[in-house]
Amino acid sequence: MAAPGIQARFACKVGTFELDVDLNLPGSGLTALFGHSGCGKTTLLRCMAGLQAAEGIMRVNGDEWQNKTGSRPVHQRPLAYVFQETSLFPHLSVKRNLMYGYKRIPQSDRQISFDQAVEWLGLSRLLGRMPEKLSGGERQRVAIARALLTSPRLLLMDEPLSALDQASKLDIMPYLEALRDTLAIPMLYVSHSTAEVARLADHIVMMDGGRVVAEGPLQQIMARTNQPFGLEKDAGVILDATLSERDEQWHLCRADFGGGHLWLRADESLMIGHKIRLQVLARDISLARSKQTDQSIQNLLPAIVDEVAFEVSPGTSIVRLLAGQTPFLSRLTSRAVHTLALEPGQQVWMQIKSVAIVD
Ligand SMILES: Nc1ncnc2c1ncn2[C@@H]1O[C@H](COP(=O)(O)OP(=O)(O)OP(=O)(O)O)[C@@H](O)[C@H]1O
Repeated sequence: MAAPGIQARFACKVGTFELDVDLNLPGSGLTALFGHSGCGKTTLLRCMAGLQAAEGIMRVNGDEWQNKTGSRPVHQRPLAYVFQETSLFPHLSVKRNLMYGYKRIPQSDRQISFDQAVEWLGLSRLLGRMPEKLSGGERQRVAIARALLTSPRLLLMDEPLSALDQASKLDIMPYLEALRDTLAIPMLYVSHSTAEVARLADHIVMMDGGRVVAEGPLQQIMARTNQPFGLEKDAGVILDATLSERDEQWHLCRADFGGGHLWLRADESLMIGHKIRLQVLARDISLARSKQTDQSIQNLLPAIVDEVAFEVSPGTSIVRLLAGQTPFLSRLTSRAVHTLALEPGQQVWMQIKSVAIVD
């Protein structure tokens, strides 16, 4: 039985840059590749695609594309690549752009129907349009649909939203979320944006200088105190929660997660029973030794100190806490950590100032 998942082991040199990675990634869902400019994210995708010569191994859900003895050329690797700047054919309508790749796939190999891709990316009203009459976000949706219509076994996306304005980014996110939740095809997604990663990724690979510095399920990696490359400013945890109650009087909604519950500002779209993804940033959690009820913060949760990372940067410490089994991070001044004499095993109260719904 072929092993599921993606095995990607590569060593190569591009100019003076060296890439050396050995990854075992999930065979479905969205894996984000994250790291500073120049750390090798695009080079890694190019190795996977066979566009960059490298020694190594590449297997996708049991299908071997490269091993010690040989490497399939790019056109024999069933993958699709979506770039930052789309390259739709300017002289073809949206429909004909979509049909271009689709027609080249033998009928028996087609995994995704034309109508399915059009529906997933919300393109039915755009089929007759020419690319020049599309917004940047619409063009990118067409590019993703065109990629899917080649029935790839792996979808590589290199900063697909980075050329878009904020409004177009927000427009396209729900489509990407739906693909992540529906498609059986694994997606590798390069991004610089912690907001995009928090919202879209199931799994994350952090790179630095051509090496992998952290890798694992998003929730686990985000909950580490030792975030690479000064990410502690954006440090925070991601929680999967279920909406369980609406408080109409105060316009609040209760979201239950493994370690307790949090109250959120209610809006019309939040329905009881909905599953949501929440982000709680470390900078939005302060700590107290006892329950402080004479203050304005409504989300007070008991937790146990799990780890104290003192002075992650000058004057700043990160404390890892557990509410039940669920980890949280709190970013405090090192003086506060000292004054509260925080240490592992201690019971404290988290005062959570803000909770964002990211999905
Ligand atoms: N053709 C090339 N010749 C020489 N050096 C190259 C070449 N292509 C890339 N590099 C170098 O390899 C390193 C990795 O580049 P790569 O594009 O993979 O980084 P990245 O993480 O994708 O960056 P970004 O986020 O800016 O797109 C960089 O230092 C880059 O300058």
